[in-house]
Amino acid sequence: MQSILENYRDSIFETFFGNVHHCIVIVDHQGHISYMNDSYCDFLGVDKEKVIGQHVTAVIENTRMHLVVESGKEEMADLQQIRGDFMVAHRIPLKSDGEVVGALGMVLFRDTDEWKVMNTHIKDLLLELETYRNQMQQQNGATYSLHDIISSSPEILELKNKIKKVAHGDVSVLIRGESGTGKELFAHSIHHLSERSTKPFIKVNCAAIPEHLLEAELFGYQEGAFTGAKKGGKQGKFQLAHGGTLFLDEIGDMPMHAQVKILRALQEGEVEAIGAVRPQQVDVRIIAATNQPLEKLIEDQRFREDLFYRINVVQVQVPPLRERPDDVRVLSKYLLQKVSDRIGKRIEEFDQEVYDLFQRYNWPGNVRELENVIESAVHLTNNDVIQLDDLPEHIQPESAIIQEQSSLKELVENTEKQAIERMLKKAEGDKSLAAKWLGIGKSSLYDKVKKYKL
Ligand SMILES: Nc1ncnc2c1ncn2[C@@H]1O[C@H](COP(=O)(O)OP(=O)(O)OP(=O)(O)O)[C@@H](O)[C@H]1O
Repeated sequence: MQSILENYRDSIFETFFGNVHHCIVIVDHQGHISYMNDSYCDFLGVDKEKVIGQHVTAVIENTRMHLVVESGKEEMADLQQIRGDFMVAHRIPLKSDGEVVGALGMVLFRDTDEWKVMNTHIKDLLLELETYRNQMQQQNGATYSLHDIISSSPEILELKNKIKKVAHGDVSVLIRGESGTGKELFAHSIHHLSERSTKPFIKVNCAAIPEHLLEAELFGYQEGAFTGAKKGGKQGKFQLAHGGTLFLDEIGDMPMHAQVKILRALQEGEVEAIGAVRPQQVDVRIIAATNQPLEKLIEDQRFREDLFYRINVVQVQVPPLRERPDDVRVLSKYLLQKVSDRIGKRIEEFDQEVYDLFQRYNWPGNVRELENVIESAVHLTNNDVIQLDDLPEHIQPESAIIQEQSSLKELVENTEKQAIERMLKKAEGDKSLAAKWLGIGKSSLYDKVKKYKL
């Protein structure tokens, strides 16, 4: 005897899905709509007959159904914005014999009036949250926390765990890694996780402050301390960071005489503003970052060994992007979303060839370069999907010199040399501009220009 399910499958299906208030959609393994119930069609104002067969992204705003089909992972109670309102969506992959064959999506709201009240409430809360976040950022200067560090590589996961362990307490942390690898994100995250998180996070870019201003910047000055001193004097970064964290970025570029003063401030816990009669007590936690080989600088007597030991209590080494291939795809997707939101242009994806190239490319400027490349492509493209042609010339495949029998080191160096050569040419010899485009520091570009005799 055949079961009722076999005989009346379609009617049961329609009774079940067709008569509920919830919006229901079913997509196939390619993200094309196979079914949409009346509630959903009414809500979107679309014709039931016409939506069947269309790609879900063409019909539903901000949908992630096609991504759920791709990942095979369910997404429950996710907030989705449709026509300016927040909805709660469930997205469930449909499997047969272990294979994902499609996905079922459900947008929940029991009745529109009830939902409207809740929706206004959510919007209100999000706005309030945003206001508090902005206030916090303005107060303490640390914008990012650990969940902003996007990664699926084991190396970064390990670093995140290390940071969770050392963030509490006041231990000094030295973050090392090439330019653009995300060192600053880690510095922010340490501050966020520490007991000092409600206190200021003050960044000093040691490479960017002219030598003769560094002392005044770091320790401040009293009114009338020198000609041109501001009325009322000025607080130094150490005083501003009191109770919080002082982030000494590019510490390898700090001049020797400033290093002596910083060391004294750290050892004695007090600083003396220029022109002050007595020193001031300061309580700061130090996080330093550099892409310079500090041990080599110590050998060349350009960095003080005692300062090195003072700042290098815990070391965090952020690997370059080319050494974490697992991150290239997730970061590309994340940055595409970030850049398209910023620019206000809706670009959904990269062509597979672009992913392949991203995977092969050397990324001398690391994540910053990846972001710059994506930003340039989003500006230039006329498609919804970024194609190879949309990418800047210096990363195009033909620019990679692939010679047989080259060692990996030679390949990497050749590619790096060629990228720098092209950028210098494009920037008409302007090294600052070329460094910016490549996403590396000026000093790093100078070192490479010297190395490759460009
Ligand atoms: N894992 C990541 N997830 C998301 N964004 C990242 C990640 N790593 C880096 N970025 C982004 O890349 C850019 C460069 O990162 P950051 O400034 O932290 O690098 P850095 O190592 O401090 O560079 P530099 O040595 O030049 O100061 C920033 O826009 C940052 O937000």
